[in-house]
Amino acid sequence: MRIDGQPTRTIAPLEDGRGVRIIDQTLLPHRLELRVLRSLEDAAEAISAMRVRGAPLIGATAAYGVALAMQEDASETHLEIACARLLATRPTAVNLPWALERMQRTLAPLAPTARREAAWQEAAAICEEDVALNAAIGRHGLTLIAALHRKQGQPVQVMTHCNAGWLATVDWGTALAPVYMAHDAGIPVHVWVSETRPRNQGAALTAWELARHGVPHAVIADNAAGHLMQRGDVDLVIVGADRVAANGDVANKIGTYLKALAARDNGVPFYVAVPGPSIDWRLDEGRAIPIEVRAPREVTHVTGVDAEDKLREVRLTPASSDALNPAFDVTPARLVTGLITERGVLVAQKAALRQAYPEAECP
Ligand SMILES: CSC[C@@H](O)[C@@H](O)C(=O)COP(=O)(O)O
Repeated sequence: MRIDGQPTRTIAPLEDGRGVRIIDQTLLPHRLELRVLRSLEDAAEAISAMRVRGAPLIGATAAYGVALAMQEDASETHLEIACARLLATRPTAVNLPWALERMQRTLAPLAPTARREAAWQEAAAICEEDVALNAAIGRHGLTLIAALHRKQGQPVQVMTHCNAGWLATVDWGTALAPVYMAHDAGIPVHVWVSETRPRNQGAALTAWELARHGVPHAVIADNAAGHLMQRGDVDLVIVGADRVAANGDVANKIGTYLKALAARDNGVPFYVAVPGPSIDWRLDEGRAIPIEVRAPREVTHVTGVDAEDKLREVRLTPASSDALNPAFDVTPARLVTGLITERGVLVAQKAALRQAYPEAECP
């Protein structure tokens, strides 16, 4: 995507070959600041603190984290330490173990002297592939949006949740790739952006990137989603996924399940945009997916800018109240109209997934 006319990716190696540049997403939409990662620890911290987030970008950052680690020490022991450190950052997105296993498979058989260069190359390959997968998802999703537009002759009203856009991937996004392609093709689209409490990735990140690209949108409180669907104001829902089980159950940002329930009750199609690396072939069902529980402070406090444009954190709840903060939920496959993958729009069922990915190794 472009920032001020410049094609920009969310993560990129530095020209000096000794670091990686990211966008610090904890500061958006108020500040656009780039940050340089120079060590394994920098990469692990960036994932844990959610400076980078979104399943595909977590995987890409972890891959570069391994490359940074190999720069420090390319021994077999350090490779194992690096993968274990990065794996411990966030539990739900399967792209993290997927990327780490791929890096380990590539690097472990090599002599330590060859690992450094190979690690940078493999991390770059993971990023290139992510861009291609998301572009393919965009093309398949575009056909759904174009068909709706042909049928109704009105702007297509898309609802999304959290941020599964450009910022959540290396480029394009998953759920938003079809939206960008439709917009660029001149098909009128309007996006309902649910704010996504408690961290507000919808209000802060999705709204920011849609605005930068000039896509018409409006932010809604999470609780308004069912009401809009009931009124006929939503043509389709498209969300992303952190992990899809082999039977098509989908783990995504907390609140996704409630949107799927409301969509089913109102006959609104509910699609999940998902690249192959987000499918966990080892898990039969969604209830086995590990769900991250984050700090209560993300629920009890909120951050924004004041009238002087100063970043401020304020407390919302009584000081004595405890809070629980599960970061993801699982939407059963039966509520999913289709999985928009790079290989086409698939029925969320084991047989359809296996047919589309015959090479997948299932236990
Ligand atoms: C293409 S990103 C898909 C998901 O990772 C996204 O919808 C999501 O839930 C992100 O959660 P986050 O906690 O912000 O990393």
